[in-house]
Amino acid sequence: MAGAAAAAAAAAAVAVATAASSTKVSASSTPLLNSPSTMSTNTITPPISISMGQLPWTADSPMQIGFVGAGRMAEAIAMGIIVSGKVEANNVMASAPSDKNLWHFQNLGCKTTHSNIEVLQNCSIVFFATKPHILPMVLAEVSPVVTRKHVLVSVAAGVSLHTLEKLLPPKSRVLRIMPNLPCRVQEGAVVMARGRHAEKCETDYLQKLLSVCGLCEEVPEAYINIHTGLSGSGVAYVCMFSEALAEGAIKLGMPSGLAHQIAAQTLLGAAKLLLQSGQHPAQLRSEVCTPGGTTIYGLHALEQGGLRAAAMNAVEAATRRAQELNKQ
Ligand SMILES: NC(=O)C1=CN([C@@H]2O[C@H](COP(=O)(O)OP(=O)(O)OC[C@H]3O[C@@H](n4cnc5c(N)ncnc54)[C@H](O)[C@@H]3O)[C@@H](O)[C@H]2O)C=CC1
Ligand SMILES: O=C(O)[C@@H]1CCC=N1
Repeated sequence: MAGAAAAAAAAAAVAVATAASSTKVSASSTPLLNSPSTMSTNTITPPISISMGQLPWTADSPMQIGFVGAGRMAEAIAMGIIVSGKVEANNVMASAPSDKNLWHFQNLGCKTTHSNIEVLQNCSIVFFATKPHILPMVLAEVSPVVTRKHVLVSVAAGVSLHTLEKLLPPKSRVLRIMPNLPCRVQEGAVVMARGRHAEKCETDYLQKLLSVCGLCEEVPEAYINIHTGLSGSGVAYVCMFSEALAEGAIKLGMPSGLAHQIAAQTLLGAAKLLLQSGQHPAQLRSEVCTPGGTTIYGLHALEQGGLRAAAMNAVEAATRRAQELNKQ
């Protein structure tokens, strides 16, 4: 409901701002398509140092990274760390019950298996990336082979550190992260919190590893569900907004491919401006807004459509849902 209102408001805003522009200036050509790519500027860096603190890895015996669950989020993290050059693909192993998802990992050059136990037996750091409701079953299955050498990282929405620790052997080293799908292109936003038996060197290591996937911060656990509502799920809200912007333009006659490309580039450009300038969004917004010009007409349409309340409600609803998932 909230998303639909926001989408309708976005489409309406394009139509209104376009109508305003057509009364003031003639339509321009499409220079955006010729602008240089503004995709990730991350550069390839040397393989990650693995001789940290008390972690049991040495330069001679590279750390093996495992994924239990080989779906979209696991693949996104694996892509992020492998494509960055930080981790070699043959040091990564993924498991899933069927071949359906494993071919993504095989294409990356990773080892794959149908056995979750085999991942634990071969890897020191293991990401658990199954759906939350499957996780208790998976943790019960692997618990007999979990040792103190393992660093166990849950990606599951909602599942608290307390729950994870209850489901694993005593004193297991557990961390909880919430990533988002843009980790796949090294523009993710990841937060992490550590359990009672994980130490600072483990969060430092994980932060170093995952920072190639984008922003990566250690936070109090209470922020993890909020981050889920804001960013884990937020990627979908932004896609809906992008779709709605494009549909506003399509309604007015722009070809679909061009409209979607421009809408996505507009989001990317605005995000980059926000991050690089450090300005408050309201400040940047006001720089776009000419008095009596097009933008204020579009913004008025968005306000009438309840975009701001819809977006706030979306973050809150998804956060509450993450909280509920822990109780199921
Ligand atoms: N998709 C997203 O954007 C995000 C997802 N997450 C979290 O990541 C986790 C995975 O989500 P997705 O990748 O979207 O799901 P998905 O459905 O794409 O992947 C789940 C994977 O788990 C595997 N699986 C199922 N049963 C299993 C078992 N018994 N043992 C081992 N693997 C098993 C499936 O075969 C599949 O490969 C979820 O807990 C979700 O909350 C977190 C942030 C963002
Ligand atoms: O929708 C979900 O439950 C997962 C968690 C955040 C993004 N996708």
